[in-house]
Amino acid sequence: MGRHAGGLALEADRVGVVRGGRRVVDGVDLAVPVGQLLGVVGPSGGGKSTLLRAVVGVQERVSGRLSVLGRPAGDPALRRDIGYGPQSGAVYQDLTVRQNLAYAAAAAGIRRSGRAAAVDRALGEVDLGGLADRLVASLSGGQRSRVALAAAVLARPRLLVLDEPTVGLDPVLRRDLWAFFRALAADGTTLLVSSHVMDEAERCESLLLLREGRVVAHDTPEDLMSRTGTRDVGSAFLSLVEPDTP
Ligand SMILES: Nc1ncnc2c1ncn2[C@@H]1O[C@H](COP(=O)(O)OP(=O)(O)OP(=O)(O)O)[C@@H](O)[C@H]1O
Repeated sequence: MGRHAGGLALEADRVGVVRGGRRVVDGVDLAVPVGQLLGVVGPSGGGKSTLLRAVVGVQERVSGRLSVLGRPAGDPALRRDIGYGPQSGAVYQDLTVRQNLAYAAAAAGIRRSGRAAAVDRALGEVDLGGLADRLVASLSGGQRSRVALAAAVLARPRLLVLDEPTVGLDPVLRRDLWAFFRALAADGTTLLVSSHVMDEAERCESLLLLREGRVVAHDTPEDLMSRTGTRDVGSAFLSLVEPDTP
């Protein structure tokens, strides 16, 4: 059930983005209900990161109507309602993991008295408890991306926008993180999660397939498979993105 009018966390109406003089997102229509875990998939360069950036409100030259939690994307009032984990992971190299998260907790408006508990919870959720006092500069790429993920989820935003949060992680961690994303969705958080890994995508309630900036499909994994006559999402994906034969 929606927690706000209409029950939609996200509504896109003919959304387009021009980058480097090219239209890299084009005519995207989308409706995402509150509490949905939406996987955003598609070939490299298809516009996934750009669309996520538009939702977060950090992308320039967005056209069309894009409404996030009932407000126009980029509205300053949304800042604390959205957790964003960008692809490059925005964390400070010269701070420890815990210092980074304490900073993120303060920036997210968590009261001083609640910050340590929120940081500890997030450390456990991304399985970084053992590295809390290490400098981020000394971590592996996968560990660093988990610091960014912990920073995004820490304040329990209503909308989580995660750009390839599981890149560089082993299968066990990936499985655990997807279980965590599903648990957040079950609690009413809306999640947009981009991924290249198709067996991960299969775990989403709904998938958005983008190619060359356009929506190729927006469906449940089951419907995608039955529509394409395939048995796994990877094959469905291939049959949908393969260029049409003339
Ligand atoms: N800063 C930029 N300036 C100009 N064009 C850009 C910029 N960043 C991305 N693009 C272009 O925009 C298009 C969409 O890129 P985007 O990063 O959104 O794709 P993606 O689906 O997230 O790709 P990937 O899976 O490789 O991360 C691509 O053609 C890319 O070359």
